Amino acid sequence: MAIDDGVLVWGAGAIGGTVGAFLRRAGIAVTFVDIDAGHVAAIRDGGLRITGPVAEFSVQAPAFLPSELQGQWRRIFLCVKAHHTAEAAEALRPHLAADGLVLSLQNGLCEDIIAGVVGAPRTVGAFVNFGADWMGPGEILLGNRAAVVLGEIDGRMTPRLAELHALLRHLEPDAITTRDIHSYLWGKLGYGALLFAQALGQSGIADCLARPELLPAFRRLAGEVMAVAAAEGVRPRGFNGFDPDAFGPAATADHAARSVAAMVDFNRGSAKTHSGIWRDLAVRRRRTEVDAQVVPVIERGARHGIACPGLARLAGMIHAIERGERPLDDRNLLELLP
Ligand SMILES: NC(=O)C1=CN([C@@H]2O[C@H](COP(=O)(O)OP(=O)(O)OC[C@H]3O[C@@H](n4cnc5c(N)ncnc54)[C@H](OP(=O)(O)O)[C@@H]3O)[C@@H](O)[C@H]2O)C=CC1
Ligand SMILES: CC(C)(CO)C(=O)C(=O)O
Repeated sequence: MAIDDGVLVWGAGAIGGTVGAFLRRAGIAVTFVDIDAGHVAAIRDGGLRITGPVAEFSVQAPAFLPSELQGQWRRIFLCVKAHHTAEAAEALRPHLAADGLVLSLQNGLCEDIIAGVVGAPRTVGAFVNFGADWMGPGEILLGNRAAVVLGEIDGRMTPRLAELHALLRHLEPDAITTRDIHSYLWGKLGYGALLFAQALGQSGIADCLARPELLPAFRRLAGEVMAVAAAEGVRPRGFNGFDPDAFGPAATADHAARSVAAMVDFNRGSAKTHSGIWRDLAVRRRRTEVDAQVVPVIERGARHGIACPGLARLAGMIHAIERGERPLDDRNLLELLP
């Protein structure tokens, strides 16, 4: 079977669509796969459009439903929500060359799941913090520029990592590589806990983080993630205002407040006002990634004897909203106070 040396983007939504469009604009052969038939048809018929303050352009690229796809690729970028990782990894496996790789462009600890399906040697990790929204079939809003970090899961600096880095720099010129991708993924889990809290209400990310009465809740949530990360032997890294040390056991309230203020400043500059989690609940009306991002931290904490009551409360409230038993309301966040 002929092997395609371009990039297969599996999950052409906010993140996959953005990355794929920038690579396509740079002349890379990009193929999109998505389970949303309307989105696939729109890309086929009219191309994929990027809007927003960072860039406005359209690209033409082949797009397929998983059942229609034929061929094998050396590079597959997996960009589905974390809870769809296992099924997507199974579906893409026949299309991955024996010497190919799957790059996870996701939140959560998806690299472990992917490695379980395609093998650790064919898995590469990434952390992305730019904000993008799927607006409708064939259209994605890119809200801002932000940290992009790539790393082999075993920390080696390899030629294929350098190639991926060069590709991702078509989207984010300041993208970097790391020997410790897990430190960024856990940092994002800490920040992500604050984004799940934002999704309980109606205020956007910046306005939510700017509520001074919620600082103890933010310290509690991010602090629990940092404690579990430490028990896992990971030292989380900071990015775009999130300072993991500000939520460590010895951190003062002032230190945390400075990091929260920096996150407020950063998010004020984004045209993506609300988290993807909030969009899942309020706009897309579907389940969130809570079981793939918050619950695994609680479970890992329990294995280390670390209780995470704030995260447990948060997960319970997100579940209640998913079931339609609790409305989105800014007052929900007060229940996260210690
Ligand atoms: N959006 C953002 O700003 C950011 C997102 N992330 C992370 O990136 C990851 C992707 O999120 P995002 O791009 O926002 O999500 P989206 O829902 O916008 O995109 C995912 C796309 O994949 C499709 N899909 C679902 N299952 C499969 C499957 N088995 N095979 C092929 N396609 C599938 C979805 O279809 P359908 O909608 O029908 O399910 C959707 O079109 C998540 O882990 C998220 O947390 C990280 C940083 C920022
Ligand atoms: C808010 C954002 C874009 C991180 O900055 C995110 O990760 C999300 O929406 O889930």
